[in-house]
Amino acid sequence: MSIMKFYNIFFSPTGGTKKVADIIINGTRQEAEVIDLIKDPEKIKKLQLKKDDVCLVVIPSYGGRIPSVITDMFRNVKADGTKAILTVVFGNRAIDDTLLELQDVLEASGFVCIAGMEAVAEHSLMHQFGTGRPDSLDEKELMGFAAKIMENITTQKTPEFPGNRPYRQYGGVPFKPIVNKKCTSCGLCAKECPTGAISLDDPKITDNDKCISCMHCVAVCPKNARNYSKFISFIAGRKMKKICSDRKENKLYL
Ligand SMILES: Cc1cc2nc3c(=O)[nH]c(=O)nc-3n(C[C@H](O)[C@H](O)[C@H](O)COP(=O)(O)O)c2cc1C
Repeated sequence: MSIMKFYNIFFSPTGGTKKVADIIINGTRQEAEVIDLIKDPEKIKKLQLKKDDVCLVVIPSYGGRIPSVITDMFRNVKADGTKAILTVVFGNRAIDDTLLELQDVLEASGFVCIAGMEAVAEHSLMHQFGTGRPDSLDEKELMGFAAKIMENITTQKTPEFPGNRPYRQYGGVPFKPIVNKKCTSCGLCAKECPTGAISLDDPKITDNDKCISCMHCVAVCPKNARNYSKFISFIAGRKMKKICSDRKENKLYL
């Protein structure tokens, strides 16, 4: 079977997910069209997919679930049997039901999910977990996973992904960005916020109900004017230490 087109579709608020996506694409040895769901949210809406296209879809796990915006982003995508390679990136705790939920979202749009991966990246809220990952060991392993998937690319079968339905309950985390005096109201954070939680008129105002704590605003701010409470991070980190400190594995589902 010939592959018409390969797509690298990722949602990466603070860059860890993108690192994993780039390593996997490298491992496939394919030229891929990039769809950055945050920088260019319009692109996915205009996507015309064919049956012999392949989409690598890479997203982070939030509370063992897919980030809530992902469902909406894929709602109007029409995939016509297009193959999807699912990858969930996590901060060295666990992915729980994330892969299964991503499978359900993609199948509802007409994708056939032919492979899946779990990959560790540095935790974007508690950087003491998964620090420096993906590292060179991860890179080697993920490249190997990608090569194995390519050997099997003609398959139409969906492997069994881990997780349960109904999915784990997730009500968000108490990490919300705080604005400091360095903010010049340039509006970059508001423009790029994936949930539109930051006011375009006054970027100092964030709607905490809309905010999914992805920390993209913190990552893109050119003035370092946004962050979250280090105190909350310290308390949460202490609670999570036991389950997040040992080195977690990357996994392949084929
Ligand atoms: C709101 C939120 C919830 C998270 N929940 C989990 C989790 O349940 N398990 C886990 O291992 N990592 C969790 N993480 C860590 C991210 O999955 C991980 O750091 C990922 O690399 C973030 O992607 P990014 O670097 O592209 O922003 C969470 C991060 C955030 C921001």
